[in-house]
Amino acid sequence: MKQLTEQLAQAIVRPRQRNTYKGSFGKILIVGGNAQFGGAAIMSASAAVYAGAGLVSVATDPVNRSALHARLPEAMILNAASSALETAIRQATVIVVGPGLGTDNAALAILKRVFAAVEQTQVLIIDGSAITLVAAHHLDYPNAQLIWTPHQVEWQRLSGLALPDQTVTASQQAARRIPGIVVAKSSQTHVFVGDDVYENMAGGPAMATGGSGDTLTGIIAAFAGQFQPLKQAVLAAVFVHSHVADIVAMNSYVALPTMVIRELPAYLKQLSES
Ligand SMILES: NC(=O)C1=CN([C@@H]2O[C@H](COP(=O)(O)OP(=O)(O)OC[C@H]3O[C@@H](n4cnc5c(N)ncnc54)[C@H](O)[C@@H]3O)[C@@H](O)[C@H]2O)[C@@H](O)CC1
Ligand SMILES: Nc1ncnc2c1ncn2[C@@H]1O[C@H](COP(=O)(O)OP(=O)(O)O)[C@@H](O)[C@H]1O
Ligand SMILES: [Mg+2]
Repeated sequence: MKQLTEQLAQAIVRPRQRNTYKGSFGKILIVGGNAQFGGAAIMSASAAVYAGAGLVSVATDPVNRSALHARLPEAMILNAASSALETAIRQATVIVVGPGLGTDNAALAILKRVFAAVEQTQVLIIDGSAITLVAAHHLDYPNAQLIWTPHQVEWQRLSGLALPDQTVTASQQAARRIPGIVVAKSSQTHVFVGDDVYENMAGGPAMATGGSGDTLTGIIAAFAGQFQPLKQAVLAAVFVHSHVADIVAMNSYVALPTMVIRELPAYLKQLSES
């Protein structure tokens, strides 16, 4: 088993080239946020913007429009239930589906449309409600560059492994049956990629607050849009998320997602120049 380290993140988070523009740093689409969980989509989108994504759009319930614009004017917005979803998917390089999506029939219909429209070359991060829906409805895995980010209960639903049985060996075997990269989140997150297992020693209980996982999806999306190869981008994102939470937790009892998000640009600047 290998460890996630700052060196690993440092190797790909480098100073930006001069002859670039917003299109150089990824076009991210976040699909999520129903009427109940709009905050999840806002945190995911905010994390993507603050982690350096070039362009971020959010396909969500229209009820979240004012809140999203007020919190994050950098993001664009569309109605996830409209045909604008397919257009936005076509234009994206990286798609996140699931944060705050919910698990009702409307959410299932949106998820199926994402799975039908996504293309093989695109990165698709499947999180939260989307994982629960895939497991509950036995959906076929889409043909794309997949990244799964289950917490332990979502991993139980997806892998069939009960929490006490989620040993590294058993989880690795289960991850092998699922295409793409699996980020199995917990107080000691493991990333399963091919034959490799990476352990994340950064982070701590200050992160045990709603929205921490939604935030991680935005950082992974931003890194996938900016840095190559994808495997390194995902590993770096997992480390940076927890490490920045550790920095916040030096002076704060809880590492609120919005605090972690705010800290990202300064940390990435420092990392890129070190
Ligand atoms: N502000 C918001 O809008 C928020 C929206 N959220 C969204 O809410 C939806 C449901 O997510 P949940 O994770 O709450 O729902 P789940 O239906 O996956 O709930 C998991 C349940 O298991 C329990 N549990 C026990 N051990 C756990 C572990 N190790 N890790 C995680 N849960 C454990 C939790 O307390 C929770 O009641 C997702 O789409 C998520 O993105 C959450 O991220 C919370 C914040
Ligand atoms: N005690 C802990 N120690 C380290 N990391 C934690 C701890 N509790 C939660 N986390 C991290 O916080 C995130 C929680 O994700 P998740 O449960 O999906 O949150 P949400 O869906 O509310 O956004 C994961 O990245 C997880 O590793
Ligand atoms: Mg979650």
